[in-house]
Amino acid sequence: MYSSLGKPTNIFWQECPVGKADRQKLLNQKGCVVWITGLSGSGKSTLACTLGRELHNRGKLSYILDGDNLRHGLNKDLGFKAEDRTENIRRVGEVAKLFADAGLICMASLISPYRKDRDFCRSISSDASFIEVFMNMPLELCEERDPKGLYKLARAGKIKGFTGIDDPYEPPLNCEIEIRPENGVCPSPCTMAEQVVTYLEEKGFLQE
Ligand SMILES: Nc1ncnc2c1ncn2[C@@H]1O[C@H](COP(=O)(O)OS(=O)(=O)O)[C@@H](OP(=O)(O)O)[C@H]1O
Ligand SMILES: Nc1ncnc2c1ncn2[C@@H]1O[C@H](COP(=O)(O)OP(=O)(O)O)[C@@H](O)[C@H]1O
Repeated sequence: MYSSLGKPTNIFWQECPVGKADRQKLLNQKGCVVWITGLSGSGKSTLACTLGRELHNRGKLSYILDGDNLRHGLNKDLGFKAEDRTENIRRVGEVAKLFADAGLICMASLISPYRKDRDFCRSISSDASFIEVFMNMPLELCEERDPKGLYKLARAGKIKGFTGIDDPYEPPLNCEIEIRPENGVCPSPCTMAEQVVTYLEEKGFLQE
């Protein structure tokens, strides 16, 4: 059966005998979403990988949902126009929510340039377990790094709609963690990861 909007009806929620609380007890941690947003080249993947290693060393189970990687599979039908980015973020937000429900510390590392899309992901998670991390790095630094040569191509007009060049990036207004240069120097990957670990520790995510 389908509704007038073409959506299926007669769908019910199936409860399962083992819940999030049981899984968290098993893992001795609390499931959450660490949503890392920022320009291309701002260090999202570097932070996610360093944080993932640190959590692993501490015996904590985590998983990285990386925008670039997901575009090889789950999101391979999507491009970079606004509605595709929105759908990209929506899907990853839903997957991240499932991982957090599984009890994992789920890092989502995507540019996620539009505030409303990030806010949607927050709205479907329980508020306290959605941790938005803003990689507040200047465009000049990201462009100087340009590890994939994409800024160069965008400046040459060979890529259209590149975030920060001719497509917008809307910085968070109320993120939990902001990572930015101190006295013009970007913190090391370990220092960035430590900042997030400290937050997770203080908020009690690293124990059941
Ligand atoms: N037009 C355009 N704009 C921005 N980025 C582009 C574009 N085309 C390709 N790329 C590469 O795709 C990576 C970003 O993918 P995301 O899924 O994170 O993007 S988004 O959240 O949907 O905006 C991004 O990876 P990162 O550099 O790791 O951020 C780029 O390598
Ligand atoms: N804290 C840092 N200090 C020095 N170099 C960094 C730091 N974070 C990232 N980088 C470098 O900057 C480049 C872009 O980082 P990356 O993590 O791929 O960014 P993003 O995932 O946001 O595109 C890489 O070459 C990486 O080694």
